Amino acid sequence: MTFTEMLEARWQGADTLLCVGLDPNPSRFPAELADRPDAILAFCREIVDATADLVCAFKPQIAYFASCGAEDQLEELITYIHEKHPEVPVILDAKRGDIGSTAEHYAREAFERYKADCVTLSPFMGFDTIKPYLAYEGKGAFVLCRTSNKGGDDFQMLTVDGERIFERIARLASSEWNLSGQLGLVTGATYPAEIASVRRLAPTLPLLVPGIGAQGGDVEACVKAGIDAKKGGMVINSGRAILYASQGEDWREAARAAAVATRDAINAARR
Ligand SMILES: O=C(O)c1cc(=O)[nH]c(=O)n1[C@@H]1O[C@H](COP(=O)(O)O)[C@@H](O)[C@H]1O
Repeated sequence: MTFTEMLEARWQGADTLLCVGLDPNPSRFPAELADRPDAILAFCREIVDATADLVCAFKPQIAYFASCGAEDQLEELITYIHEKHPEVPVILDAKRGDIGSTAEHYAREAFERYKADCVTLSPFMGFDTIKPYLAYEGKGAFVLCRTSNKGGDDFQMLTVDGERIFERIARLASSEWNLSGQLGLVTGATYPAEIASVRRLAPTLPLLVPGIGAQGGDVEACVKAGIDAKKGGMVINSGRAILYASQGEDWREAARAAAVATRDAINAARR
């Protein structure tokens, strides 16, 4: 199955648009994991098992692993997800962007080393930096469009030739850049009006929407703005609010309860 087909099956078959962001921060882990050399892998595996039936995707953020020298644990985690929960796609959040010859290696890293189903990319350097990822048939790529952070205003909201930069990105990603239907767009939950603009320009593209939970985005507003004609089309990410719902002995149950509540709030707005 392609990445897009996997998402479709989760949106409709499993009735969920929730993505759990795997951003493991050892300083926030429960005490029981403190002395384990494989704490990052152990923590993420437990979170994955506690939430897999509730999600349309998992999104590990590579920096949380690389900053601890734990790339091997990231590899093992993705292998584990594919083996234990093969129906749930993995989005490697790496936000890569570099000249084509280097991008070929980033693409190999994401799809061959880590075996991710999808990757996040920055479009700042232009289409020739996106193209190498499209050589991987069936894989997906989410292109940053209107990000959730305040500083996104610095460039993304500038008007050039009558349209804002994020609108240009949305238009290109849904037309001439989307050579084989592998692209999606990242639009932060903190800016629902811009999610609506992106949806108008890209009616059928999957949208990766981070910024609910810890960043305070409004679930109902972002779902209403971004839902597609089939009441799907969104991968709504929450990381910290689920991962660290409790640091006590009940951390697995608390993470699951937070994920259930988030999925249900999304579905209530989706109907
Ligand atoms: O590409 C992303 O995932 C991303 C884009 C964006 O605009 N804003 C954003 O927060 N993210 C990522 O989404 C996650 C948000 O995590 P929480 O704020 O803990 O839910 C982090 O891994 C960020 O790196």
